[in-house]
Amino acid sequence: MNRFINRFKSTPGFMSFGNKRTKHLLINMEKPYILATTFGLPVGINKCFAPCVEKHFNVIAHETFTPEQTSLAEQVKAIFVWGGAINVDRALMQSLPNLKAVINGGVGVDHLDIPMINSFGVKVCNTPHVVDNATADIGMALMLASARKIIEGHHYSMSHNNQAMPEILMGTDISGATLGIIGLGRIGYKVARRAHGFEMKILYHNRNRRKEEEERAVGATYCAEMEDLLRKSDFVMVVVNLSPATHKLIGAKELALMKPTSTLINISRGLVVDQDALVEALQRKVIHAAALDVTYPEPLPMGHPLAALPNVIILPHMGTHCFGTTQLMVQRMVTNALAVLEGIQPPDEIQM
Ligand SMILES: O=C(O)[C@H](O)CO
Repeated sequence: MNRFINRFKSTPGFMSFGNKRTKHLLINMEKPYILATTFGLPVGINKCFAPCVEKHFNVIAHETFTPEQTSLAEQVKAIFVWGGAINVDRALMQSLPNLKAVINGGVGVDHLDIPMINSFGVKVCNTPHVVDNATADIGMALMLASARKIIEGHHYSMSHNNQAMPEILMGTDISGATLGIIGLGRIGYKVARRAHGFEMKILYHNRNRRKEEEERAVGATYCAEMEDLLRKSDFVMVVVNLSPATHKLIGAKELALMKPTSTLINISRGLVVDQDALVEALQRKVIHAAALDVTYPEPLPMGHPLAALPNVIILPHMGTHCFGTTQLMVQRMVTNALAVLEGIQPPDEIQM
């Protein structure tokens, strides 16, 4: 325990401790403890994370925490988790007897076993709404960058090449092209609004529900069959949650239906697309290009065949990764955690 305390003595804002003589912690005993990933994260999230969270909680860094630190473990009331950064498994749950909430930064909770967590009497919350704009923006950015050869253009400029513009920089028009959105939920709808502004034709497919009001607002056409959307779209953007029903939703069969000139954009979860099938489709020019914010695993290992392909853009799952959005996510995490600890219904509890 002492070694653990010393580790944090010089970490401003995390835990400050008394001198050896008093041996008393100078942390605010009123504040509940949370376990959170902190040090491993890029400075951007730490900046957004620290002030807002520390106002209300004492933060125990997951990176240095072990369940054997039982007196500390007993104090943990909530876990703040970003993606799969903390493996919230049964063993961790068993080691935290006073845990009340697992709060996920982001909307996708496919990395959490919610029934198992709930079976410990622990609530799970996420941060919907606040991620919608930034995630839709990254979808548009990927589509535009791929269509208009932004990455290639940058490399060409940096090579100070004076030759005539090479063919590789010849892009595809966005205005007038057809965008097929698979999953017109909150984020999908934000994508549709942006695409409407870019004068695209919009198709969408939802497994569960046609959205007539949204359709009218952006002039979108519903495709009852996903296959119909795949056949007709120049750009296919995947915006569904990962669930057993959407696991490898886009495989060899679906890719074969797409136009040879089309581009697949994935801003949902890597596992919604069969990556081996995608590599093959790109190698055989079944489709023209892919632009991915998400892969499996993340990050992709060095030398992965996807990375070697032309016409592929891969981002490190950065859909929500901007200051304003991250700050809003963190505030929402705090709001949810405080509600659970105060015994009131949190705004974003995920009910199974
Ligand atoms: O799920 C989300 O909201 C984003 O992918 C961030 O994890």
